[in-house]
Amino acid sequence: MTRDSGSPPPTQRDEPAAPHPHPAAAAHPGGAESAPGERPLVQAEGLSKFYPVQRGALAKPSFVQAVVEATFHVYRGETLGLVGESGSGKSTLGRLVLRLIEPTVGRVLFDGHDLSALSSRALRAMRRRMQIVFQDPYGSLNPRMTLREIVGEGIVIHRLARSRDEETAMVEDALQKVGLRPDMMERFPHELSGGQRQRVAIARALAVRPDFIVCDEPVSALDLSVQAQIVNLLEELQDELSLGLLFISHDLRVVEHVSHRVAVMYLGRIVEIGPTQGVAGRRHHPYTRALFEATPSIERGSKARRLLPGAPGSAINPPDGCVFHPRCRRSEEGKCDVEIPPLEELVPGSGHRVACWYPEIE
Ligand SMILES: Nc1ncnc2c1ncn2[C@@H]1O[C@H](COP(=O)(O)OP(=O)(O)OP(=O)(O)O)[C@@H](O)[C@H]1O
Repeated sequence: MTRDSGSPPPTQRDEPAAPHPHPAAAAHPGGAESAPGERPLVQAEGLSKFYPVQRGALAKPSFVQAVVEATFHVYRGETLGLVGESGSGKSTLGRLVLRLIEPTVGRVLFDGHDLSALSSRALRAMRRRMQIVFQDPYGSLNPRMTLREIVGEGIVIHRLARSRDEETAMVEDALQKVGLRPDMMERFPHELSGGQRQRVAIARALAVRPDFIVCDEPVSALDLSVQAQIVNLLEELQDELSLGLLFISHDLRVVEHVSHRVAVMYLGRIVEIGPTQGVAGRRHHPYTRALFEATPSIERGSKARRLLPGAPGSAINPPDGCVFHPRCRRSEEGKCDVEIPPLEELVPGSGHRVACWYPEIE
């Protein structure tokens, strides 16, 4: 089952200059701030990140092409799922969007503001509105801090409370929102279960009242039953607070369940993006198709049919042409190994874009 993606944006590109209908509006009827015509909360434009690598003193410097020309948007109240194999660039892209790392090329507009053009003071203020929840609730929480300190830290840094009492009330409120009792405030992370710890990580993000959260594999380290609880919690919070979410996961089933739209990454590039039902249902890109076919679906009751053939290429020396062509069953010599396919809509106005010379249609 997928979340309703509502009306797809009518424009060809994913980074509209003009406002267009909010794709999450239909999924959140009556949801706060989901007015049609609203501009995207987050717009990533041509983001690339190349890391220099030196393989020997005399060798020419080369680059890991972690993310290449990623363009997408996220609305308030909307979840964009980001899937792909390990090393495809998902985490790097999540960090680029938050400007936790600097892009080599490209820019991010947050609520219309170019993050690279902000003063450090303005960027600090903007940072409150953009949070991240990491995969590992063990590693991401300071074991020497109590829940009050962990959840209250951002409130103090951003001076959101006028008194200690108000700070306490805000911590309590954040804990309650994630289903934890306020009387747990003086506990330490090691006294909690994995699921409770991840709730604390979410409470920490929520405490500063953000508009947008990057969830980087937020449930991958948790047991299946706890995964469902955390996913449901994120959905409830999103509905209540109209949060924009970038939900990064290698687990297609989770992404299919939580996302209004999905972006598929391969070797640093977005190769398919669109409403979840379109991407998961039609699977136009041969990589998307292979990825779904390699994933068992609980709802469809299927078993994994086959593994994705071949190994992912190197991000240091990616293949010419389409980066997926060496593994692709539809690859044509002289075309796919030479020319990079643009990310384009097959059906104009569908909001579903594919980077493939010979997309799967049936
Ligand atoms: N600081 C860095 N220096 C050099 N290369 C890096 C750095 N960070 C990431 N990379 C490389 O960039 C590519 C993308 O990595 P990234 O962690 O973004 O992928 P991912 O899809 O999130 O993978 P995973 O699911 O395993 O976390 C990989 O080839 C990785 O080795």
